Amino acid sequence: MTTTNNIILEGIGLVKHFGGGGLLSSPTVVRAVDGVSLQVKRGETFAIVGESGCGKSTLGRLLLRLIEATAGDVLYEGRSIRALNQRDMRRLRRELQIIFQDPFASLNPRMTVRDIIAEPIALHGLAHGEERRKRVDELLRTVGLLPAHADRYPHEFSGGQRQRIGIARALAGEPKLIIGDEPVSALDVSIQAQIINLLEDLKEKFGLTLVIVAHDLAVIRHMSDRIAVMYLGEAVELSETDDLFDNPLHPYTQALMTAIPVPSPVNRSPKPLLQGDVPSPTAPPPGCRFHTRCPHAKALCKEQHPKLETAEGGRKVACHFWRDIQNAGAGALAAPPASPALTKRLELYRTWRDRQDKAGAPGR
Ligand SMILES: Nc1ncnc2c1ncn2[C@@H]1O[C@H](COP(=O)(O)OP(=O)(O)OP(=O)(O)O)[C@@H](O)[C@H]1O
Repeated sequence: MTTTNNIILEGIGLVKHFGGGGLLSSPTVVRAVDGVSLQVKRGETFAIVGESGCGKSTLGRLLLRLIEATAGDVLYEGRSIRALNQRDMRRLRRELQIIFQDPFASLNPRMTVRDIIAEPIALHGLAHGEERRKRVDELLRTVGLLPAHADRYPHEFSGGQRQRIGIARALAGEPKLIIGDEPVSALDVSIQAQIINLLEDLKEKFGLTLVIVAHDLAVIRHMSDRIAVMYLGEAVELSETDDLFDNPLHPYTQALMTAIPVPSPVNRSPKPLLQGDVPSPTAPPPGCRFHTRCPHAKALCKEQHPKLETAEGGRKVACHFWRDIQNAGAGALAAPPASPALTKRLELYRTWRDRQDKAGAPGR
């Protein structure tokens, strides 16, 4: 158990297997999350990234106990939330909020925006009557909407505005931590940056902790302090964001980096470097789960599951050969096999990254 009070949320050996319960249920077990441990520091933005189907959303839901874990525990401010009864859990929900990818699906279409935002205020008894009305108006202004629009319904708003409504509702309970489950991936690129900026502003203003689940590394590059990279239900790398982007240690992280869509006049249809799909979580490969797609895989990788080991600067990586890959130098990302397309993409990626750094722009 962690005693350091700068850790607000901690997942310990979290496992979530779907199905395969008893004789009458399906014998197939989906190993959505398989032994993930992580710590989220108070006031930081922590990102969970990986391809679709890697278990990011399931992990996010486990951290808020929106679903029950098969094994493992979650500590919030040092206390196990799995042990809480329904009443205490409901109280805690106020402090732990979630915003979803598709704001339309998560907003009741038959409720006005005022009622949607007022609901958590009423539920937790935070304000009544005129005071509640004023709180809703204030929350709308906080997320960049007009109080005059409070009597409209969700369908009368654009995607970006609906996400702002979802954020206002999440803020209504005066949370300490918000999990954003792909909060911008359903939005146009231009709107994505606005929502990212809004989340960053709110984080500062209210001293929030953010956990962002995203498949797109470009989106979280400028907003996260630390990143957990997930592959097939496991955390394969945990690192400060800058270290991860400057020097990704795990071959999966390296492959994800080069899959970032880089706008370029000379390379309009970049070849994906991550060949094939993520294997099924019902039958994950033995040994290292990434070995079937890893350009560096050796015999050991097929046989032995790599432990998450601590690297320089407290980073963590689960790869038998990460040191060898690092020692092979800068060319390691492109080899083997040395591919001119990959080298070109890495060059483009680095140019784009430097340009982004200079501009200080969020997202891509
Ligand atoms: N309720 C469920 N029942 C059965 N399988 C599930 C359930 N929820 C998720 N899964 C499976 O668990 C695996 C991980 O899903 P999850 O949604 O957590 O991944 P993800 O990385 O968030 O991907 P995406 O970005 O596509 O949502 C997937 O194979 C998914 O089909």
